[in-house]
Order: sequence, then structure tokens, then C-alpha cells
Amino acid sequence: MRFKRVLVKLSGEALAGPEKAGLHGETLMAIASDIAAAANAGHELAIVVGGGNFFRGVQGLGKGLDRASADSIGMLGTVMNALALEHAIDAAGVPARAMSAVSMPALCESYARKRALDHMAHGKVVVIGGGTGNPYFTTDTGAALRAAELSCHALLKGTNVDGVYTADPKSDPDALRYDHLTHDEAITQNLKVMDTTAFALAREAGLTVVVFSVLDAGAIGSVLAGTGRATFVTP
Ligand SMILES: Nc1ncnc2c1ncn2[C@@H]1O[C@H](COP(=O)(O)OP(=O)(O)O)[C@@H](O)[C@H]1O
Ligand SMILES: O=c1ccn([C@@H]2O[C@H](COP(=O)(O)OP(=O)(O)O)[C@@H](O)[C@H]2O)c(=O)[nH]1
Repeated sequence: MRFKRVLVKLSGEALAGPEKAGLHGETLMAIASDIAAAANAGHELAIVVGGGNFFRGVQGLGKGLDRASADSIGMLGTVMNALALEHAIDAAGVPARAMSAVSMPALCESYARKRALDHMAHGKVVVIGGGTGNPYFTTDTGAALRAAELSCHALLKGTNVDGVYTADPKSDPDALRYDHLTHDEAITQNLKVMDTTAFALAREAGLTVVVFSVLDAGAIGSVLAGTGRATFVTP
């Protein structure tokens, strides 16, 4: 099986569905069912979830917060999403375990690499909140880090565009879509679909990054089956 063990990055906005902020129940359940189906098809899955549907650190700067404090609030938002996703995946019939990079033992397990590997080996989907656990980072970088340390075969970046373009397709109607490119090309052309730190980490780990839209129903399953629309970023 291609990509048996995968890390799926979900942006916070993906969970907000049409609401744009907070959590949208139907969207959450649809994504959870997609993840559960991939697990039932034999994939081992870890999910890193963003928090942009609740709070982004940069938003705090406009409110007079310092960056580290604002990022702490942002990380808490990602844990809220992880708890929601854990529940939704459980409800879709596959055991899930939320783990946070920032310890909050009353709410969920603290992230530990060996424990995450153990959960995956026992058929549980691991849902990681808290990003890297440090300010000044993003959940994209957290996703590349976890994908590398959990020896994942690919990092699937689920977002709201259907791949990587020559420029941001939301602001440039003439942007062209890539089917394939290298990490070096993504970095040197400053393609902002994922931050440079995340691409650099993925390059160092020799990790394939697959960028696809989670807005399409069943997107995770079809990307894993090799039939979905996606851009492949490879060494
Ligand atoms: N070259 C590019 N190719 C594709 N998407 C891009 C590119 N440059 C910028 N983007 C933007 O990146 C976003 C995807 O990143 P994501 O991490 O999901 O969102 P955000 O950065 O808002 O949290 C898309 O909404 C898209 O508009
Ligand atoms: O390792 C990390 C990951 C995230 N964040 C904070 O959490 C917010 C939400 O994460 P992100 O913007 O990556 O979420 P997404 O865009 O994927 O929804 C960020 O803006 C940061 O403030 C952080 O401080 N360190």
C-alpha cells in the first residue's frame, strides 16, 4: 500500500465549513468519516490540526498582545479542534486519541512520540493539538515535524485550494496549478501554500507533501487511493 502511515494536516478553517469561524458540526462529521474510512482501509493516521478558525497569533498583535502570549492563545485553539475531532472520529466508529504538545492532562494525553506510535500500531487515530508546543511556529511546521518523527510515508496537507499554484490562486486569477514540484522549487519560488520552515523540514526528512482540498467530499480517501486531485511535492 502506498502511503500506509500518513500524517494529515487539517487547517482550522477546514473545520469551520461554511461558517468560516468556530466549528461546523456537519463538516466536522464529514471529515471524521473520511478519516475513519481511511483507517478502516488499513492506513495508520496521525492528524495535526490548526486553529485558525478560533485564533491566530498574528491577530493578537493587533490587540496589543505580545507574540508569545498571542501564540499561546493560538495553540489553545488547536487543542479545542483536536478534542472536537477526537470525539467526531470516535463517533464515526474508529478509536481516536487526542494528544497535546502543551500538557493539559485533565483534557487529553500529552504528546509523546513513542506513545503516539503505539496508538497508531493499535489502530487508533492520533489527533495532535498544540502544534510544536512553541510560539513563533505554525501547525504546518508542527505537521512536518510530527510526520518526520513518526516516520510517516507522506504529509497530506488538507486545505481550501486544490493544490499548489504558481501564485496564490485566491488573489491571482492567472495562477497555474502544479501537478508536481520539488521542495526546492516551493521554497525558492516562495509559494505560500505552506510556510518555508515546514517545507524545509519536509525537504530535510525526504518527506512527500501532498496538497489537496478537504472541501471535496471523501478527499482524504481518494488522495490516499491515488485518484484524488492533488499536487505532489517531492525531493
Ligand atoms: N502558491 C500557492 N498555491 C496555493 N495556495 C496558495 C499559494 N500561495 C498562497 N496560497 C494560499 O494558501 C492557503 C492555504 O494555506 P492554509 O495553511 O490552509 O491556510 P492559512 O495559511 O490561511 O491558514 C490557501 O487559502 C491559498 O489561498
Ligand atoms: O507550533 C505552533 C503552532 C501554532 N501556534 C499558534 O497557533 C495558531 C493557529 O495555528 P495555525 O495558524 O497554524 O492554524 P491553521 O492556519 O492551520 O488553522 C498560530 O497562529 C499560532 O499563534 C504556535 O504558536 N505554535
